[in-house]
Amino acid sequence: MSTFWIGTGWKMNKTVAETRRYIADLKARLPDEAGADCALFIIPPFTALAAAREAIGAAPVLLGAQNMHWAEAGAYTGEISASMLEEFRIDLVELGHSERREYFGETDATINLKVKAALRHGLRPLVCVGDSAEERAAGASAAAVVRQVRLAFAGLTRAEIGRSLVAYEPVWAIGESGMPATPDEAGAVHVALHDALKELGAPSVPVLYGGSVNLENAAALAAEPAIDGLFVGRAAWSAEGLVSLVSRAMAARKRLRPVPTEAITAG
Ligand SMILES: O=C(CO)[C@H](O)COP(=O)(O)O
Repeated sequence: MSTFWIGTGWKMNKTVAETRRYIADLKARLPDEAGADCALFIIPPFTALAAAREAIGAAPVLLGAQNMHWAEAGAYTGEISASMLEEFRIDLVELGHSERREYFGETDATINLKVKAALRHGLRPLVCVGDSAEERAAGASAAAVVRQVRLAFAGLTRAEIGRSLVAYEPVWAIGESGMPATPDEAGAVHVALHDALKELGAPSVPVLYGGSVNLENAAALAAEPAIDGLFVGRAAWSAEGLVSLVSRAMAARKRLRPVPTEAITAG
């Protein structure tokens, strides 16, 4: 079974103390699949990265950051560089979330600079792409996100793109007012993203789905063969929530496993 990715971005939530409690709780409930069939990750705010790294210890939980600047250093008040993130030995960095595009003026061009800087520093970019409600209504979802992926990876080699992750997060599906994509709808966009990544020479880049993932829809989304992981917000902001999602998603994923020929012939 290929690795299935399940993780949570905490957005602007959780103090250092809350982070320590979450990780202690997560370690106490750690599912057997974590680290083996399932790459489990958490993305706390910058202020909690040091505490998170210490609290995770040797547990099979990957650590990510929510953003970074593309420059090595300089007069960029309030920004965080890749070298600063390296100090926390983070495993991945989330780039291009639609909230950053909408509220902080991120563009495909600046996301491309960030992806390049992350890879220069050996950080795995988790590139978020998403279609708007208008693009969805016009039947242009796949075209919109394929364009974003092409621009995010412009100028990169196949090998560099191959070290990345992509998250499909429909803008209309995210947050309190969002409506989750149906597994069919998400699956079709994931197929288009996989095709685009194949054309870019990086067919094995995992494509995760995010946007109102919850306990009711996690299994059906995970059962879509083109969905390689779930990127969860609210439903995983408790360790119990994250672990419950892992168990539902992984059970669904295991049912996808092809039946070995010996089992069929043995009757
Ligand atoms: O970033 C997200 C996952 O961390 C995403 O925005 C989904 O949030 P949710 O709708 O609260 O699951």
